[in-house]
Amino acid sequence: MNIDIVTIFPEYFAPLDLSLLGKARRGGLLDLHVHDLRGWTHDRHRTVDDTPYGGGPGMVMKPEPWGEALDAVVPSGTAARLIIPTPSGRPFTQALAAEYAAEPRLVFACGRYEGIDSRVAADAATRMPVDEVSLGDFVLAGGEVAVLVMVEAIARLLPGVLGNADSVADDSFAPGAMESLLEGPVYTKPPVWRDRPIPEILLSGHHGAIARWRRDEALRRTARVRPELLARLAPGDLDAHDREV
Ligand SMILES: CN1CCC[C@H](Cn2ccc3ccc(-c4n[nH]c(N)c4C#N)cc32)C1
Repeated sequence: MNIDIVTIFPEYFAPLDLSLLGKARRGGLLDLHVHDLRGWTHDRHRTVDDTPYGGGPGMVMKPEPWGEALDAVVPSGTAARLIIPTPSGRPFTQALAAEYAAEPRLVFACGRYEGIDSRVAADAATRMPVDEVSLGDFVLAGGEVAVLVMVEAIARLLPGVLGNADSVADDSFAPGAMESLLEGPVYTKPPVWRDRPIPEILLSGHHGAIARWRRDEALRRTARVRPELLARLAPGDLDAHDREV
């Protein structure tokens, strides 16, 4: 997969050289490039923003640098999906992360100030799919942190990036049986810590019983923390035992 990120704060993305993502980039699983939007300014002050038409607080990112940047990063005749983080976007979900992980090329546009002039998305949409996406109902100061989150959520789904492919299937919100359930508790050595033992079932070696216990714990935690997720389950997703948990 190819990912390009355009931002006025390239240094925000230094963490993408670390850990799993850094290893995926060095291993050739992920080709990721960060571009400084100011590289497409032409004035002495490298201006990327201006006052909003119609008045109002703050500044808006100018369309010209963005237009030139996206023309350079996605030349005509090449394909990419443009993702613009914004609090007014569609929710970013595990399902959307999986959809993006199947794309050959993603371009992320990181806005700042009050956002990017809306004509930029309209212009880009004439030659590539454009998604305006939100991480959730809260307000960040810009798109960079949102892109870090999305890139990690997407890249960990790429074949070979995670050490143990099984762990993706067990994710909360992963497609399939666990799709709408939260993960249950996890434990490791020592077997007793500060007088707290681990659940005995996990030492039993009975894999079927352990799987059942884990699903029960996932159902209990989901009912306690996110009951609305249970409402998303199809009637066939819960067996008779599930309904008794
Ligand atoms: C007061 N104004 C309101 C509009 C947005 C301004 C800051 N900003 C500029 C660019 C930008 C990009 C994303 C986000 C953002 N915030 N919350 C989320 N879930 C996001 C996501 N994805 C925020 C952003 C602040």
